[in-house]
Amino acid sequence: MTADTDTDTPAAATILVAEDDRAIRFSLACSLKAEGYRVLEAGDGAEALARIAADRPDAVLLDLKMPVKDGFAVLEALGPALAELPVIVITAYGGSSAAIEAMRHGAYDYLTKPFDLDEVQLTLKRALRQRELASEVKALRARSIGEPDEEKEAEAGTEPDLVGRSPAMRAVFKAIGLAAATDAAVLIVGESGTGKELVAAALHRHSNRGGGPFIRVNCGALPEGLVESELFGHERGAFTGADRQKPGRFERAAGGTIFLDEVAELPASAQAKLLRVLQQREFERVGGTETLRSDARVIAATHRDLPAEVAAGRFREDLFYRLDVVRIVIPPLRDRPEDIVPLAEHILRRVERRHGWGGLSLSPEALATIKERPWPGNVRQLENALARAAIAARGRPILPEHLDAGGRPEPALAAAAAEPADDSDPMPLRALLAEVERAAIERALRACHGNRTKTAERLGISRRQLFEKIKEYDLSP
Ligand SMILES: Nc1ncnc2c1ncn2[C@@H]1O[C@H](COP(=O)(O)OP(=O)(O)OP(=O)(O)O)[C@@H](O)[C@H]1O
Repeated sequence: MTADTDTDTPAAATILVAEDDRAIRFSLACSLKAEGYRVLEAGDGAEALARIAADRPDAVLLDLKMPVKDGFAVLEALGPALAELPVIVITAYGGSSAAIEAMRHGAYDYLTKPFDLDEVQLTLKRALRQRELASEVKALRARSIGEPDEEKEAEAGTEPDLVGRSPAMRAVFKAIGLAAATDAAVLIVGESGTGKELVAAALHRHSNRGGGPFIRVNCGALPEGLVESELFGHERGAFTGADRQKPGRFERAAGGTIFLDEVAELPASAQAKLLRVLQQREFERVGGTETLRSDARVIAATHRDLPAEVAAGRFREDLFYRLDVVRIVIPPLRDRPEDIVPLAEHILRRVERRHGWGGLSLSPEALATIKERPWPGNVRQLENALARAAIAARGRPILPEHLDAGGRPEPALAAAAAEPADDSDPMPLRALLAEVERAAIERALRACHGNRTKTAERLGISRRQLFEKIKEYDLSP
């Protein structure tokens, strides 16, 4: 070993620990000192800013929830200075919003509580290395700092959080935060039910288009003859039945985001038109001559291997490259077993909220079972299994056999409905009815191959009612 910079710990580095919880601050400070760092401490956000200005630390560990000024306010106040000062944010364990927002505000990385001190050390080392590199690059280029970030604070926290503690999901949260700060096209790749739509929605919400529309198009569910008119709109008389002009989804997504789900299913002619929108931002309505411009941000998703689709000649290569500017890969649930338990907890709380229920829980045996299963249908399958198990368990802790009610819901529902309720076990009638309704709609949609007009007829409800139910029960294909 030669100079300091070659050792594992850049020994002279000064680290600011900004954390209001004394115990955590103390343990962090001790562990950092033991590694040879110089440590500064701050108990709130204002003090943190003052110490940064006065003592110029090399890196900051920043708790998000602090009195006087919280972590976001500190990140905002630092603004462009974050290009040279790595800030590692500490968030409470749980959802993704805080992590995504922290990354969007320019944090270098984030750690969730309860954190592991080794993880802190590793992240810090990486941050300090990157800082060194950044200052070398800066010295080489001798360029000035960029324009201040004028993005508005996005409204976070109203929509469901993305749950995940696995390294893979943490990487996804980071990628969302980074992509949210740009307008680049994003391609989300993952098996069915892994959360691609949720990721797209989070990306939109955290971007500076969060106040604009988020328009989802399921490219696989649109009949081939209607794809172009759905995406780009049509003029009156463009085809039989086009009795008035209709704006397409690109027009409706103005100022916001268009999410092209199952993009690999787009027919060739629509692929060509989409390419033009991505290249030139221009398109025409079907049957129209006026050229319209679109400023919508494009996020696409697929469960297919898109390069293989390109190789097979089914997907345009030039379009693939236009969509694949930023790629976010969501691994299947079986490859991130650490996420199963937090997801199950999150899903049970959601089932409780949805049905006005309380106290749902998993027995230790059921917990072991869900951890073991491969969940080929990913989070959606876990969600369905738990929703049905909750009904079948009728207020008692969920047992493994309740989970097996998940394959076909009807018998479990029938059993749950037939069994007399006792006093300690109140009948979840609303939930039961909702589940029966959901199963009936799902069955009818399947029988009608997704055709909503036929499904509505078969169920004896209006198309509008059907749309509302599909939305309520998240049944869109
Ligand atoms: N990380 C997560 N945290 C919380 N809920 C999740 C997560 N991932 C998926 N879900 C839930 O699982 C269900 C399926 O997610 P979503 O519809 O986003 O998947 P998808 O990948 O778009 O599926 P498909 O390819 O079939 O359209 C949704 O109800 C969603 O809320």
